[in-house]
Amino acid sequence: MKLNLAENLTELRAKSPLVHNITNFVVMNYTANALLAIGASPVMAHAVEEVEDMVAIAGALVINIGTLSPIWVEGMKKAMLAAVKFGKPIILDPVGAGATAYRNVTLSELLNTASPSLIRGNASEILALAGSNIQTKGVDSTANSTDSLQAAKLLSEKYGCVVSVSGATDVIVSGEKVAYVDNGVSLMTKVTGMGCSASAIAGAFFAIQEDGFEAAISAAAMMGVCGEKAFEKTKSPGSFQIAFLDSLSELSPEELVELAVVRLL
Ligand SMILES: Nc1ncnc2c1ncn2[C@@H]1O[C@H](COP(=O)(O)OP(=O)(O)OP(=O)(O)O)[C@@H](O)[C@H]1O
Ligand SMILES: Cc1ncsc1CCO
Ligand SMILES: [Mg+2]
Repeated sequence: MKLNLAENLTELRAKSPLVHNITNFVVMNYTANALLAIGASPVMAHAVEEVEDMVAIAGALVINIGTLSPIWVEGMKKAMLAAVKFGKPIILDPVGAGATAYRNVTLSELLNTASPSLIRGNASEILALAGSNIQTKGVDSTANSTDSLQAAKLLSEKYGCVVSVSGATDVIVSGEKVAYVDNGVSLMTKVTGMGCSASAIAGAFFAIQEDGFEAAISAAAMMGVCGEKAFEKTKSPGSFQIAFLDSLSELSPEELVELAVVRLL
């Protein structure tokens, strides 16, 4: 399989897709800035009254349950149904799956509403979604991404979607296909919203690349490489957060190809 990482990033910046996010209070601002920095166009909209209209004009819908409550869940379901109606890709970030019963129940309701194109979470979240009895530490993972390969395969099969598990190695599964992305730095776990940004950026790639496996790999590689570039500038979490945004905007398609470490199994 040939990966078109450079072409995908070039096309993303040329098309600047509108990415509709129903996301959490913690990361809303940072995620919008990450989407702008990479060259996409973000909008955050969760009101039941408008989600359908917003999905209609967006290139992708990103659902993130980070700070969920019943009225938001209603908006998420309505938006997901609209995405099916209009043929828009849905990205689901199951933030905190395995931490509380409410999150687990809500996720099963959302997954019964519509199948996403991509589920992107950390290892604990993916294991919990696949039914393993794991306790997620709030929103932080207590497991290794590579240990969740079977869980990712199970979810990919069950929902007919791509599954991307973040961690030291990002694991991307689409049916029988598996890719490992070895980029990134551990400082990324010390800044909130890096995973949420990974999901939002995946939304931007899904909006311009029909092949979901390739879109998910492109997003994971972009995140990891930009993390490494930011780490060259600073080793402290506060300034890293800013440096990461700068890297998203500065990284050239050629650098992405040169620095991405992708293993196709
Ligand atoms: N130990 C690590 N080494 C290198 N990169 C990492 C490591 N852990 C995570 N990453 C990278 O950090 C990004 C976020 O992944 P992470 O697993 O922390 O998401 P998350 O737990 O969903 O984050 P959050 O919920 O805070 O948004 C990904 O791009 C991932 O590749
Ligand atoms: C810290 C936190 N709590 C709920 S959502 C969120 C952002 C990272 O997932
Ligand atoms: Mg997360």
